[in-house]
Amino acid sequence: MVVPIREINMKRLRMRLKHPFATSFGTMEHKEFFLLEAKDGEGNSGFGESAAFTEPWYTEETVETTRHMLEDFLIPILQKNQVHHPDEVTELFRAVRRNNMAKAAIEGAVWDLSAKREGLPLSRALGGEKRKIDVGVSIGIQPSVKDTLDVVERYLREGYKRLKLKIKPGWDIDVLREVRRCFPEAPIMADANSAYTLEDIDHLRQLDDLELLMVEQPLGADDIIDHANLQAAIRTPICLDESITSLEDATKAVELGSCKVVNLKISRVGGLTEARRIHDYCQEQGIAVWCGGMLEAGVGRAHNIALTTLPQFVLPGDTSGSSRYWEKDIIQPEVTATDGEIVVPEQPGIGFQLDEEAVRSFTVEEKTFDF
Ligand SMILES: O=C(O)CCC(=O)C1=CC=C[C@@H](O)[C@@H]1C(=O)O
Ligand SMILES: [Mg+2]
Repeated sequence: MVVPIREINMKRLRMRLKHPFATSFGTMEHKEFFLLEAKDGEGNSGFGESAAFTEPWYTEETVETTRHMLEDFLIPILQKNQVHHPDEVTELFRAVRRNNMAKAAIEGAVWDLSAKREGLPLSRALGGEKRKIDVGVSIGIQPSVKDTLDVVERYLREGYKRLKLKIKPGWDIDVLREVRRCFPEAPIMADANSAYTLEDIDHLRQLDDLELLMVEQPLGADDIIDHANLQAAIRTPICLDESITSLEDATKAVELGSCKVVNLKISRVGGLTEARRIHDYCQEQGIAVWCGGMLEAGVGRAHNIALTTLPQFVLPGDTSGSSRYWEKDIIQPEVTATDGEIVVPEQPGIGFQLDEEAVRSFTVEEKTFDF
């Protein structure tokens, strides 16, 4: 059966974050992204959301490279080829190297459209069975240790099941030690976004006293060799984020012993199909997986919820409620987390409606591609 695409609409949105998000690279105050809508001409629309930031600090992609890839390469590939199942999109896109975030944005729209045409929730179309998912929060670098403790206390009170604290040289062991002292049982972890090198090995060894769930991406963004050396030297499990962009990367990292946990982001690996393949491989290997966030608006958040229903997502993801990020989200109802859990929608596709008025208010550019 063909997934007939008759039109793709591409809107560029700009939304202000409720709270600036600070990492080892800088502070984000806005999120700019593309909302992709794939229409079948029979009244169904599938939605996808791009993840790349305006600057290339997390990966090499940006909002502008996403636009270039979508307009000039990826959408034209879909205009020229029929798709029978969303998995085929990944194969068609192999003609374009990397640019995973641009690929994932449109692949997600095709997955949503296909699930809606089958009358299935996206979670079921992917093979997921969970009715509720566990979620945590990612906490940016705060102005002070006191602020950090206040934020940690608030999120623990709200019931979030995993707290990720951003670290960087000069803002790491001492802060984490203070958090651990005040909250001896809290499920905390740290994310360094590649801020260290193997020269810091003695410094990083101190993490082992802090009973962290894991430390995320301490070393180079495309490294798996140094991470294997570091993992052999520390007890704290290493979780890889930036380094894993494909099933092949995941296989090599696991075989080398570079990590014990994988942060799986749909956008970073080029879409839901590749994310599911990595999930299945990690399940076979007994590697714990959780779903990372990219400060998504509602559509991206809905995709994350659907993926997290797969069984090897054994650790809480970053997918906290919409209101943590936005005064107003672009979906109805907004995503809500209660006691660290999100109920998985049962309606076909992503299971949320677009809030047309909100979308309109955040749209700064729009383009339509006919098929
Ligand atoms: O979506 C969220 O809640 C934030 C997730 C988050 O921690 C990150 C998103 C994007 C880049 C990074 O700063 C960081 C990460 O590396 O996982
Ligand atoms: Mg990370």
